[in-house]
Amino acid sequence: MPIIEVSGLRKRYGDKLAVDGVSFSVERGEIFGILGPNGAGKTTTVEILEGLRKPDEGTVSVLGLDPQRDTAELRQRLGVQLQESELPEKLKVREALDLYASFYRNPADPERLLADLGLTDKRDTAYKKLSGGQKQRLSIALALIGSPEVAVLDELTTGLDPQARRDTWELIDAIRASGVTIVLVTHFMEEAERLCDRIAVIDAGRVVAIDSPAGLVAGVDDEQRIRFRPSGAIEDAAFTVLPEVRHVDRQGGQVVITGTGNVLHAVTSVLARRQIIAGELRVEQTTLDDAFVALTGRKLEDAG
Ligand SMILES: Nc1ncnc2c1ncn2[C@@H]1O[C@H](COP(=O)(O)OP(=O)(O)OP(=O)(O)O)[C@@H](O)[C@H]1O
Repeated sequence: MPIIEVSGLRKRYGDKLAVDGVSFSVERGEIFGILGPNGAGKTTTVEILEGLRKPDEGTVSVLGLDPQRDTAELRQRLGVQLQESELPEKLKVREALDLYASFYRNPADPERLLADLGLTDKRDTAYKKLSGGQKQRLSIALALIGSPEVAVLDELTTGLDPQARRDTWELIDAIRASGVTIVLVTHFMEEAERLCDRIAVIDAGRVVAIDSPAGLVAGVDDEQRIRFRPSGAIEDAAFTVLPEVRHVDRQGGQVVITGTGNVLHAVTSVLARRQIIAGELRVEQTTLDDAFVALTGRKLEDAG
């Protein structure tokens, strides 16, 4: 039985349809990603799950509760990550945890959370003195202080440097291992690929695909990209006549060929016949980025 079920969700702001018929379900124990460009409707969708916004249409069930009707009960069992700078500047780390712990009937042990999140030596530090990564770890700690069954993490690593981002990813793995179901809102492809069991790709208020990262990639056709630096001159037509080849491009001294099926064998056979060596040969597989382009017709970073 899914822990979250969303069906036919619609939400309009004035004449802007922000969420346009979104449906998905989340299983207990998984990390479920909601991936999409800015303005796709991700935040609106999770705010509806949290009971913060009322949908115009559709049904939502979280832990068997109706977020609009059972808001108080849901708040006890659902952890939500605060957006940055929603805490008073002078509040100390441990004080923030104690304050939030007081809202819950079954709070986690604050010292244990501080230790798990690497914040023990910051327990008496004021919020404003924390680094970006530390603030963000505190916001995760606050999302977990009520011992929630489900945690919603929105733009988890936005603004963090690559190392802090990787540290955070390890942390999320550990949180999932402790049995918390996680809904992760992100517009970072790499983050979605690294962490999520399944991803709903959202574009312009609609779910365009739901699958595992590998499933999304496999859903795109089996196009491959081959790059090499030929040791001698060879014309594009030598490749474009091959049935496996779709497209030939030149980038500096490199030839870039896209194609399907056994395109690598076809291309290297042509080169061998001409006694041309393919220097710096690389074959690029389809990535989640490519899958996103195939699903939405644009690149994630250009979208929105
Ligand atoms: N309170 C609001 N009033 C009017 N329009 C809104 C409101 N909140 C969001 N929108 C609009 O609804 C659309 C979806 O916004 P939403 O914040 O859900 O998207 P998002 O995918 O979370 O994007 P982001 O990553 O930028 O937060 C956007 O076009 C946004 O401008």
